[in-house]
Amino acid sequence: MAFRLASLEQPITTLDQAALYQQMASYGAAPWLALLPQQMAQGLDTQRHADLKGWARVLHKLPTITDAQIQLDQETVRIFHPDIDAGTRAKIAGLLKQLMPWRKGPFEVHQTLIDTEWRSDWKWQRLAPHIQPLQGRKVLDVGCGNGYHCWRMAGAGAQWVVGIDPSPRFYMQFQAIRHFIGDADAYRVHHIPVGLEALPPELACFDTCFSMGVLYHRPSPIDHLWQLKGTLRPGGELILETLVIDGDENQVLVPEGRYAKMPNVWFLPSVAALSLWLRKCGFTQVRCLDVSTTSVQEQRATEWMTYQSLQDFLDPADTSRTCEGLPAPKRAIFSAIRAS
Ligand SMILES: Nc1ncnc2c1ncn2[C@@H]1O[C@H](C[S@+](CC[C@H]([NH3+])C(=O)[O-])CC(=O)[O-])[C@@H](O)[C@H]1O
Repeated sequence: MAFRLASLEQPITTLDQAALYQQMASYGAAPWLALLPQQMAQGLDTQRHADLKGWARVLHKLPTITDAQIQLDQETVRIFHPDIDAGTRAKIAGLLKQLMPWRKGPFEVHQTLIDTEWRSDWKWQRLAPHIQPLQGRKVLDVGCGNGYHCWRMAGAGAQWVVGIDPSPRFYMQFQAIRHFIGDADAYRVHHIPVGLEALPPELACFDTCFSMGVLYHRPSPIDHLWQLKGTLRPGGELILETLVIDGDENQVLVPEGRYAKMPNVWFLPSVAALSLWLRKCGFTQVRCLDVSTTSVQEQRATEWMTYQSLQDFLDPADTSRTCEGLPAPKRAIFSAIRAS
């Protein structure tokens, strides 16, 4: 059964949704299942997202290549078949370019390297050694973008990975990669085009929940922490990554205007402040796993993302400041356990 959206001439995805339905029912997410058809229809509404029809046409043109080798446990998510001819390679590269900008990766699809704006593998490297092993776990990735980290979670042995992100472009990029990955791995990795706020409260069914790069976009960060907690079973692990500032537990930056040219940035706490927020929201064993200043090697414009990037967001005379004169982007990763 594929979702058929009335406004599109063909189903937007070849994904067999029966697997997702069945998994949601048997993995304790039945309350979400009830909302899913409406969420998909809204998230992929061509009236609201005019580009969707064009992206859907791109997806339908992607060639089907069976028996590819899939590599999900290395820095580049790689799909490879030894017998791809030059014409097919060029066709794939041209179609994937039509889904630009590609922000999260890297991916390699039949010898086309999608050199994305972010080296998302660096973030993964920073957290992977410190988290509870994902083997056999049910995982939610909130704000998953195009799903790069979802594939890495599957590569680390997760039983079930659900990524959510309200951006329809990233949903379509996910579907393009999924198309080439094929069914064997893809049946346990899903992308749903919604924000966290749309999930039923207290699902309490995930063993691990990731929220990376989302908290600072939320006008109400404590609500975000409550909502993340509600997705986890008691004892489940939250991995939270966000922008932070230096300072003590009462230090929080609320940029009045833009931050690094982003208009939608709300709260940048210190590590101590965010640790306190997590404890206050009912998490225990709160640990800061890493603090890193983002470099222009990690976030940069490429052939696959040709707009401005970090270098353009910093003060050229003092790269410890953003162009607005605020502290330059520094990101921290936390682990916290849902107490009860
Ligand atoms: N309320 C929301 N609910 C869910 N997703 C949201 C919401 N609001 C925004 N997003 C989504 O959160 C993502 C944030 S990017 C991090 C990607 C990945 N996690 C990464 O860590 O590289 C930020 C960054 O560049 O770091 C975007 O894809 C938004 O559409």
